[in-house]
Amino acid sequence: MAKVTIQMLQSMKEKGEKITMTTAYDYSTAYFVDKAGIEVILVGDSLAMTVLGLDSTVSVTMEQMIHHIKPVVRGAHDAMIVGDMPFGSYNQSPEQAVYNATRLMKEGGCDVVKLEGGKEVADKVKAIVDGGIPVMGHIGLTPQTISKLGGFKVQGKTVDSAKSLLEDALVLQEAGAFSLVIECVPEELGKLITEKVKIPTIGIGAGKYCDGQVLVFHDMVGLFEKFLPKFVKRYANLGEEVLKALQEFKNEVKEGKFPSDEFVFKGVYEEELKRLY
Ligand SMILES: Nc1nc(=O)c2c([nH]1)NC[C@@H]1CN(c3ccc(C(=O)N[C@@H](CCC(=O)O)C(=O)O)cc3)CN21
Ligand SMILES: CC(C)C(=O)C(=O)O
Ligand SMILES: [Mg+2]
Repeated sequence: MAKVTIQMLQSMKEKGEKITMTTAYDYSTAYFVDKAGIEVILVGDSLAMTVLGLDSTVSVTMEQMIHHIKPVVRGAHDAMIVGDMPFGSYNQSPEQAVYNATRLMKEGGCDVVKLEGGKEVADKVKAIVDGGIPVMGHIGLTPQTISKLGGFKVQGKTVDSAKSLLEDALVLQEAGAFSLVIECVPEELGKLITEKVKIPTIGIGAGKYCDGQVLVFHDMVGLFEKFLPKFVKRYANLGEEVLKALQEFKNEVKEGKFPSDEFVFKGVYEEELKRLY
């Protein structure tokens, strides 16, 4: 695979080839996600939950995002790297949005940025794109505004809210977004938005008709147990595997089985050493 570009993702939509994206927050995870041929890696602000143990993404800072984007860039060869803009880094003004998107790209090294919201962020999206940085939109359940939404709930369940989300998608496309994440909406709405916009949609809990799918790495491999959204499929149970390995290590050390001979360096001077006692 060659380096994934926004043009490649656009042509995948046009050909009906599905796009895949997962999160990664460190070098070794990015290495494996890239090796698997996943096209897009999101350094998500979900690192609040998966890496930092917080209950929401709201307090994540620019410094924390840059800190995690850097090793992901080192671990990935071909995948497109998306830097998630943290809450408060783009809401104030188009100038603030351009400033912080530029920091994620220059200091972190990501290829593109993502930010949450619809019509209310269109001016920020346009400013960042005009500044030379591609933007992925993110609509539906927008975890950074959880206080307004009243919880991690499915969005667009009424006709009015569905209509408003479709308008958001069209406005973001018009503002220059190259792709859209659609989170936690009924499948029919994921389908409608995907058909109405020309840019690729990447769904999480938005059904099978989106142009691509994204999952949080820790969720899909079973390394996160605090909550399990309905849309998460566990493709591995690494949590169980890791727990087994740790318990075995502990037991073997306690029983004196580890380290056995094969894991030990032996000197040739045993007899001489004995004389030192
Ligand atoms: N580990 C992890 N996975 C994620 O998918 C994720 C994060 N963290 N952090 C940021 C946001 C928060 N997300 C969430 C969190 C919980 C639900 C959830 O439990 N939703 C209910 C919907 C209830 C309803 O409205 O019917 C569910 O049952 O799926 C959804 C998305 C998605 N993002
Ligand atoms: C859930 C995805 C889309 C995200 O924004 C994140 O992981 O931060
Ligand atoms: Mg996010």
